[in-house]
Amino acid sequence: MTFSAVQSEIRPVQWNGHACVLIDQTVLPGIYRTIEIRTSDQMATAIRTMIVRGAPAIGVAAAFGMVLGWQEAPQDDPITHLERVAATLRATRPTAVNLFWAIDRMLTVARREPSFARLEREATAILEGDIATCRAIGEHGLLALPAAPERLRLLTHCNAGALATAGYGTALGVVRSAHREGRLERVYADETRPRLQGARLTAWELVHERIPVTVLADTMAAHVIGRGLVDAVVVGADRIAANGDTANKIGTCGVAIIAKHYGVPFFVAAPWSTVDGNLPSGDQIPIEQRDSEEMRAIEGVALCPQDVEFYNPAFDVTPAPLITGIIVESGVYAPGELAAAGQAQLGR
Ligand SMILES: CSC[C@H]1O[C@H](OP(=O)(O)O)[C@H](O)[C@@H]1O
Repeated sequence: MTFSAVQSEIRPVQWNGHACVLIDQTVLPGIYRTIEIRTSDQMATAIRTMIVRGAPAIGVAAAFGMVLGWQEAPQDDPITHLERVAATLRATRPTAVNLFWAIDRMLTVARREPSFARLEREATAILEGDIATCRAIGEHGLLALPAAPERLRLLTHCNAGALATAGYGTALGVVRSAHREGRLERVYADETRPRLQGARLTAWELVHERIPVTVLADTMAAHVIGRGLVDAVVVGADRIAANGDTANKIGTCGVAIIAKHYGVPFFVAAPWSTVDGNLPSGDQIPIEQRDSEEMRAIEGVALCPQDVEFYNPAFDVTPAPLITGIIVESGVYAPGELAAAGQAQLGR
């Protein structure tokens, strides 16, 4: 099955009334396939193994994981079962705060209005709300980009695109909005080892929409930015602390340091649901440690000797002073303005 024959817009998570249909992101770009998720345990596995990945997409998937949990629950005590499902989903991946935000929101609704239809409506609202949020992020981000040159060269890291959200994307939402307005020359996409979300997923999205994209090895950012080939950097986020410190895919902090050194603006694009107002700074953000096998081989081809040790943190934290602006659905804020804006926006 080829993507172009399947759907015009990328929707990594869809609900068909009794199951969740996920784009399998572990086999892109070579294979486009979808997987039907019928149980909450299958959804937990899909999140843990990164069939579905990306902070907002993980939140949307977990929300439907809770709907599946209600569907499979014993009728005499569905809430107790749902709390167990919530615990299983929470244990899948620790960094993306959207996961916990979505689960908490679904549990609150279940306790207040316990019905399948109500939970299905809430998960659907989270999905549709995320698409609208990404479009708003795209528009605010477009206005925040440098006024010159007319056609911008943007660098991004990992995949913060439609595949990482319910659709349209956060960092790639800014890219799509800039492209639509004729303000985009090219995107430089870091391949982003070890899972290669940039080379496999960001490039796949942009090629399909005929947006010019150049894939870079992760070692190239300093050379490319240093030679003046990049006008701005736009990345996604998995958790943003109250002071603006931002957890994102491993390697993001290095790109931010390089951008700061060369005076290139560095933007983080994310929904408010990625902001964790309970964390005063990024020091407390849990960083997921993933299996060494992700680094040891690609497609079964060993990249180094068998008995070597690996260190495989999935994320790093970019300190707020390295960030020019944080683009959310209500506007663009300097890191130091985020907490106050969050109070106003979210009534915290
Ligand atoms: C739109 S946020 C996407 C964010 O999530 C990715 O992590 P992963 O692929 O491990 O789920 C990466 O940090 C992206 O920036």
